Amino acid sequence: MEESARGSIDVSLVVVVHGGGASNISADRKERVREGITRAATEGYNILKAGGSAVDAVEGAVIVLENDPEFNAGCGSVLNVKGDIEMDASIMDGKDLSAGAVSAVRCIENPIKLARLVMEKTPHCFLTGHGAEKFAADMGIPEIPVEKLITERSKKHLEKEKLEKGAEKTDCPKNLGTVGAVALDCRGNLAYATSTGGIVNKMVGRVGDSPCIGAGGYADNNLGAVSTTGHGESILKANLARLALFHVEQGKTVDEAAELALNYMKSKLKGLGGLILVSKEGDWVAKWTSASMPWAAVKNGKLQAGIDLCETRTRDLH
Ligand SMILES: NC(=O)C[C@H](N)C(=O)O
Repeated sequence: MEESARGSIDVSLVVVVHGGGASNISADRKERVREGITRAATEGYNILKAGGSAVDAVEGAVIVLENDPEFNAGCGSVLNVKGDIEMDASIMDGKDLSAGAVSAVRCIENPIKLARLVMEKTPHCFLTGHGAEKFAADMGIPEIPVEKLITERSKKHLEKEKLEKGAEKTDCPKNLGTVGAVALDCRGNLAYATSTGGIVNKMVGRVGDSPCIGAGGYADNNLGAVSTTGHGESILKANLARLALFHVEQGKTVDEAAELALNYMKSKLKGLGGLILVSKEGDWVAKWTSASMPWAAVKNGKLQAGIDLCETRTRDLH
């Protein structure tokens, strides 16, 4: 059975964020995770309220999470088999389907900013590795030592993973994951952004779903916007984000669409994960088949946030 949270207030400004599909989050981290996810949703909403676009809002929300070492994106990214960081990110503007993505980038504080620059300043959708980092330098983004992104927790996480599992990966995401955001702005534009360090102990050069348009996310003003998280190989094969929007296109509610897409991935591939979705009408859902998925949503000034279904909290933003 999936877990989910659902919104049903009047249409206008909406931001939903996630902090990754994960196994159970230890009690001592829950408050820090909840605080981070709430801060990101509030940042995205404030951008929308100040007249910013959906793209501005999702980028702003994801930057907050990339800068927060509690999350597996930017600083705090999980380590690959060599103890190094390789990060993936993507962003999409539902107005014209423009999209930008980067993969396997190392010495960059905010991969989502670079993904946005790929979208806006190049004729391409996707840059990888050295080329992406050269483009970052050309755009004036400072290179930072990769050590600045590596935390004690991510080092311990890799050690533990190597002891427990060797190089074999399961199809269940154990990492507190990937971060993502979706938004609807006052002009009816939709956008998504997703950013990640990937999965712990991954092979060097492994690219997951998060930078792949249609898998890690999708946005189309005629349908909705989605950001996904979970087992990347399964999400890629299921094309999870676009699959969820296909169901919206077929007339399903956001809740039904999310459930159908996640169930398909689970039954066909045994892949677990989660997604956030906002429709063009402003209906939203956060749904997951993993044990938990931190999420927060703001719609018309009302903030809701949770980690497990039974733990949803609501308050008004002023
Ligand atoms: N936890 C995650 O969401 C990981 C991400 N989907 C990946 O496989 O790269």
